[in-house]
Amino acid sequence: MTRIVHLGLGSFHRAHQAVYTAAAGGDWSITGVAHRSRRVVDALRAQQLHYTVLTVDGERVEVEPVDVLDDALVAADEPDTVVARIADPATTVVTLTITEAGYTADGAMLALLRDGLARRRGAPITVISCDNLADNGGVLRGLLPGLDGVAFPSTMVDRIVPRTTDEHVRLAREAGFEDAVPVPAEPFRQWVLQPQFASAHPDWARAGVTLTDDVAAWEAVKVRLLNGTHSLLAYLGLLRGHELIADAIDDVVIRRAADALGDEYQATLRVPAGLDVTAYRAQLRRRFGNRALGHRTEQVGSDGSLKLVQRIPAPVRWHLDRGSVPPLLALSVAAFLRCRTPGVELAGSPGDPRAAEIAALIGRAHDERELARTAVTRLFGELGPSFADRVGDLLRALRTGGTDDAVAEALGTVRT
Ligand SMILES: NC(=O)c1ccc[n+]([C@@H]2O[C@H](COP(=O)([O-])OP(=O)(O)OC[C@H]3O[C@@H](n4cnc5c(N)ncnc54)[C@H](O)[C@@H]3O)[C@@H](O)[C@H]2O)c1
Ligand SMILES: O=P(O)(O)OC[C@@H](O)[C@@H](O)[C@H](O)[C@H](O)CO
Repeated sequence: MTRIVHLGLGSFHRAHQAVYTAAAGGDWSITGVAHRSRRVVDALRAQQLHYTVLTVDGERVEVEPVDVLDDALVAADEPDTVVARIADPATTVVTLTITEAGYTADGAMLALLRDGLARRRGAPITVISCDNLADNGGVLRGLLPGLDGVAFPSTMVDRIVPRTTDEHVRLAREAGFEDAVPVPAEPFRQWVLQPQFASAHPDWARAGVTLTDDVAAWEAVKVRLLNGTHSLLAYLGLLRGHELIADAIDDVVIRRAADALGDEYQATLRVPAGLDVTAYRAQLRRRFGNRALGHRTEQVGSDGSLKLVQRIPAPVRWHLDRGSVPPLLALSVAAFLRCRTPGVELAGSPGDPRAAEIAALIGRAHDERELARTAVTRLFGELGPSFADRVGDLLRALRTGGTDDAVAEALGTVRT
């Protein structure tokens, strides 16, 4: 048996890397490790580690069992077992989906990973970040310096996987599966992986994974056009009373803004060989519109201070370097700040680790331009006054005229 240890046993891993690994064949199994919560781990143990993936395509739902886990652990409760499992010579791959919040030098999961890797004493292993971070392999390598025998390939991962609801449990039961933790997912899935392996790994190419050294181009396309647009849909959606991403993309005001934001992002991209970006964007609109999937604006809009830093500053700098201030990128930031403003009515309650700090900035500022200059620098580093002032002006429009006015103002300034 050859083993993968996966850190971050949430929904996404179970509908993405686990599905690809099962499809790759061979003698591979996965030990899944959750951070603190016992909920998924206890449920999986109670059902012998089997679970189902519900592929939701409009009104069609396909239920498939997945049987690839060999154990499920909670890092906070069983840290020594996690370290031993990473150190075990039978483990040759570690994958991670620990959310943007997990990538700090003092992060608990990374500390266990560091200990486990150190105990291998140079025995080769491949460690693969599958989080939505630019240059995720490079970021992880930077946080785990000085280790011998470890490869950190970069990846682009894609499949829209919302939170599980009681309705998904019911649908699994209807199909004959008693599963307390089924995972809903869209039909689309993609994994682009840099073929830098130090060790044995599943034949993922056989399962449809694209192996290429040009992950950076794919990753920028996905993080900007999909995740960046998702953020705007979430914040404008929350402000306009939409609980679902599908309702947000169906709202003509938001859709116009999302399309124009797509143009701003597209201009910044180096399109990878083989990608038709027009078709990709059309497909994205359909994916966002998958209403039965039930993807919530609240989920996509949570942790914005951690997510937007992956989606905003690099493309903003691209535009500023060419002499233009991108209004829809500015609107994305303004809508985020408006959602964090105490007292503003929203169609959900997206959390954020910096909520208190941002609310304090909002409370102290005399006007929107002052707020935007401070907030933009705190969130993204120095981007210069022209972008921050555009954010401030759109934030004022959001307060005085609402989302209709703010979108009109941003669209009115789009360069054609
Ligand atoms: N859900 C999607 O559609 C999707 C798609 C592509 C990529 N991803 C990536 O996967 C990540 C997880 O998504 P999910 O849907 O599985 O979420 P989830 O909430 O179901 O699971 C999150 C997992 O991360 C762990 N975690 C949370 N905070 C952590 C921290 N500070 N340190 C270490 N571990 C922590 C949790 O224990 C849990 O196992 C996303 O943040 C994103 O980077 C998700
Ligand atoms: O996963 P996050 O929290 O980084 O971002 C929220 C969504 O944009 C994201 O989960 C997408 O659904 C996903 O990246 C699609 O592959």
